Amino acid sequence: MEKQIKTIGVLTSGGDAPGMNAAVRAVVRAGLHKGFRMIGIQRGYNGLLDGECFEMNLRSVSNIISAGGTILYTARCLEFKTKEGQDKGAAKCRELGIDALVVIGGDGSYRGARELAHRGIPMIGLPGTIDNDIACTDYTIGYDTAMNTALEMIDKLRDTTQSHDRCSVVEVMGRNAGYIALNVAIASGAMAVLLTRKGIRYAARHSG
Ligand SMILES: Nc1ncnc2c1ncn2[C@@H]1O[C@H](COP(=O)(O)OP(=O)(O)O)[C@@H](O)[C@H]1O
Ligand SMILES: O=P(O)(O)OC[C@H]1O[C@](O)(COP(=O)(O)O)[C@@H](O)[C@@H]1O
Repeated sequence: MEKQIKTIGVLTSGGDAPGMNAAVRAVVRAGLHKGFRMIGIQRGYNGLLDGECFEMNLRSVSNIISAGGTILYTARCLEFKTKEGQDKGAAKCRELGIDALVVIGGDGSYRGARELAHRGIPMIGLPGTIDNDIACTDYTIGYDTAMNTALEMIDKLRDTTQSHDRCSVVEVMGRNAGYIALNVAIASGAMAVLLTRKGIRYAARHSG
């Protein structure tokens, strides 16, 4: 017989993204509304391995809906990329009484979530990344804000560039994903855009 889920953990992991706090708030309030006990885990998978967690109530997520960053903090965790780290993570969930886990993060965080799911922990992923590089979702949480932020900066830079009759080269976030670079280049009327190999593949798949 399947174990009944009573307690749900939530964590944010990887690169921070605008909207992560709104997602945490939604998860916590929806979970409490459905009668679950909600546990916040701090600093991504590091916090899970270290048992850095606390019980969350309705007030734990007050006034965070419009705040950037994440109240749960985020981090990258090398140990969790190892089999030992993943075994430890699943064991920690059981030790902490966490029956299921919601992970808010990007593609790397999703890969970590998949490993926990393989170890019998029910998982839900919420796509929280400015990179927009999660399969089967059109827009990830934070992507739109990241593009608008980049465009706002480029609009200001344009004043200086034009006044000095110069050309500016702008580097945007995205690491291996090319969505921000490509779409910001189009929206700002850039003369050229340079993408990583992976970025080119993404762009080719998603341009009309
Ligand atoms: N292949 C993997 N297997 C297990 N855990 C992973 C894997 N890739 C990443 N992770 C975990 O997810 C964390 C965040 O991944 P990262 O790629 O840095 O950020 P993002 O989630 O924003 O893509 C990593 O620090 C690591 O703990
Ligand atoms: O400051 P750092 O650690 O290099 O992270 C920057 C990277 O983090 C991200 O927000 C997320 O990237 P990952 O998915 O690889 O973690 C990228 O857009 C950005 O290039």
